Parts: sequence; C-alpha cells; structure tokens
Amino acid sequence: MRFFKKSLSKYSTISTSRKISQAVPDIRIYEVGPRDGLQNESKFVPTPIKVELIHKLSEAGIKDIECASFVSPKWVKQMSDGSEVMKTIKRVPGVNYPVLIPNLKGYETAKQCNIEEIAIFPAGSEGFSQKNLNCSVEEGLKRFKLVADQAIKDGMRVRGYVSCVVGCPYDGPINPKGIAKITEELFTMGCYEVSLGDTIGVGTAGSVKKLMNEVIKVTTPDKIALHFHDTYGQGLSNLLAGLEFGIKTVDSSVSGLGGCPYARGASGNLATEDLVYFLYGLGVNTNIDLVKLIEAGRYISNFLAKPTESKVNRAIGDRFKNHKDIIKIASCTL
Ligand SMILES: CC(C)(COP(=O)([O-])OP(=O)([O-])OC[C@H]1O[C@@H](n2cnc3c(N)ncnc32)[C@H](O)[C@@H]1OP(=O)([O-])[O-])[C@@H](O)C(=O)NCCC(=O)NCCSC(=O)C[C@@](C)(O)CC(=O)[O-]
Repeated sequence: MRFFKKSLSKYSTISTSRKISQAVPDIRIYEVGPRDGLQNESKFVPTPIKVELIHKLSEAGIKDIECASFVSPKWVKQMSDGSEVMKTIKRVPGVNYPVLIPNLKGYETAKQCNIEEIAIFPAGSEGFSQKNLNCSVEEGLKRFKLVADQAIKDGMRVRGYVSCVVGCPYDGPINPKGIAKITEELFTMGCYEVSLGDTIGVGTAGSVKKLMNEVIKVTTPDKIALHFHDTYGQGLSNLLAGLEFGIKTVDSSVSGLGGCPYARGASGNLATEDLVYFLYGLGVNTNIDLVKLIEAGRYISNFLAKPTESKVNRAIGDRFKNHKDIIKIASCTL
C-alpha cells in the first residue's frame, strides 16, 4: 500500500477518475498492434482491415500508432502492403503514424507514402541479428546509420529499437552493458527515443532493473521506451519496474497481438487494454477511451478468429458500455 501511494505521487499529478479527463497524458502509449501485432500472423490480413484497425485505434485516443513495416516481402509477407496502408489511412491531426524500416531500400519506398517518423531496429544479440536482419550487429548498425542520416536530412523523426534486450532465443541471457552501448549509438545517430524490446518476453522486474541501471548511464529515462512481450506474463510488473526509473513511454499491442517470425518463442506484446487499465488504476492519465480500445481489440481478434489475449478485454466483456464505469473499477471506486 505504501508503495502504491508512492507510485501515484511519483508518476502522476492526478489521483481521481474525475480528473482523468484532463488533456496532457502522463504516460505516452506507443501502439504497435498494426505492425508488431500483425507481422507474425500467418493468415494475410487484407489492407482494408489493417486500415480500419488503425482508424479504430486513433478513435480510441491513441496518438502514436506504428502502422506498417517496409521490410523485404520475402522475409515478412504480412507487411508487404505497407505502401497501400500508409496511402489509405485517414490521418487524424496530432496522431503520429511511424513505420519500421530495415534498410535504404525500404526507406525509399516509405518516403513516397507521406511518412513523418521511421523506426530502425538493430538487434541486441548476434544470433537474433543474423536471423532477423541477415547481418551482424555491427553491420546492422552501419546500415541503420545510413537510413537515419537520410531520414534526418529529409526532416523525419527517427526512433530506435533494440531487440532481445534481456534474452535471445539463440544466444541466451544478454549483458545489459552491451544494450546500453547500442542504445548510445542509436542516440548518436540522431534517434529521439530508443525502445528497449524484450522480444521473447523472458524479462522480470529484476532483469529490467539491471538493464535500466545500465541504460540510464548513457541517457535519461524520458528518452527510453519499454517494449514488453508478455510470454511469461511479466509485462505489467516489468513496466512497474521501469516506471520506478521515470519511464514516460510504453509500447503495447491491442488485444495482446504480436510476435516476431524470426524469434522463436516470441509471443504477443503487452496488451494495450491491460496497460491502459493498469495505468488508470495508478491514477495515471492516458486520455484513451477504454470502451473504444476494447472494441478495436475485438475487431481484430474477431477477424483473426482467435480469442483476445487481453485479460481486461476478456473480463470487461459486454458488461460496461461506458469508459468512466471501467475507470471506476480500475480505481476501486465501484
Ligand atoms: C534486412 C533484410 C531486407 C535483409 O535481407 P537480405 O535477404 O539479406 O537482403 P538483400 O538485400 O539480399 O535482398 C533480398 C531481396 O529482398 C529485397 N529487399 C531487400 N530489402 C527490401 C525492402 N526493404 N523492401 C522490399 N524488398 C527488399 C531485395 O530487393 C532482394 O530481392 P530480389 O533481388 O531477391 O528479388 C531482411 O532481413 C529483412 O527484411 N528483415 C526484417 C525482418 C523483420 O521484419 N522482422 C520482424 C521485425 S520485429 C523486430 O525486429 C523486433 C521489434 C522491433 O519488434 C522489437 C521487439 O519486439 O523486441
């Protein structure tokens, strides 16, 4: 209880559901469902479904939606319609629609699609770099520097990812010092933020603390985002460990979709519905409408004909039609 009160005062300036409608969110949620969420799906999701999912996410109030990747279609066929997706979506002012870019070829294609932000994604381990990018970590960093240089010259924002920050399906446990070094290199390239990805979801609050202790030697916590896959059910406790360091941005995927075709054991991301409920419970503002978010999760899960991975989505069911009523449960005021 003491910890909970400390958390509230530390992460948020608000503490009641009445105040939650205020404008500025305390934690920025970076939604990866349309990209990380769908890239591992074996059944091809048609472009109009991807576009509708993106629209539903922005209607729910999400301001950062990673929409597509411009990787080789030979490697990830699911993402082969990135150009169509980006050319079709109706952009809402104030919403950021970044895309994932592996090399200059992908960048040149993306550039034709009215892109303002890209994400580059070196691996934190040699084994995963070879499997995911077909090159060493060092070679990957050189390629991504070329992409970042060009994008910055073109006036774009560049976000960096480091994947397998805790464990790698090929190399095992990962030394946090190496992750801090790659993070530093990404900032040197001009990234405005670096997202640390626990790609296979093996992290725990303990390993996240060790990682953060190294990473904050090279940057400040407000420039770090955390990206948890929830394979072992540790996503929210890992996040709490990150919030203790002053993290302000969290990646998540609606309905808990997600995974990487080149990381054995990578399951879905932390579900956005669970994250939003958790944050409202802490009194942290997100400005996201949970009813609409749950609807977006159902929309894509129904299309994929699979149950949602979000526990909040399952628990809420059809019982509540009003966002404020769900917030009351999260805040224990029902
Ligand atoms: C990097 C490469 C391309 C190297 O792959 P490669 O096979 O070494 O590349 P290449 O240059 O030899 O090209 C092979 C073929 O692909 C084409 N090609 C090459 N590039 C592109 C492109 N951009 N767009 C379209 N086509 C492309 C190229 O033109 C050629 O076509 P061909 O001449 O044989 O007809 C490949 O390994 C690749 O695409 N990898 C990406 C795999 C991927 O998307 N994985 C999932 C990302 S998720 C992740 O990494 C983790 C993250 C970020 O989510 C964080 C977390 O969860 O923790």
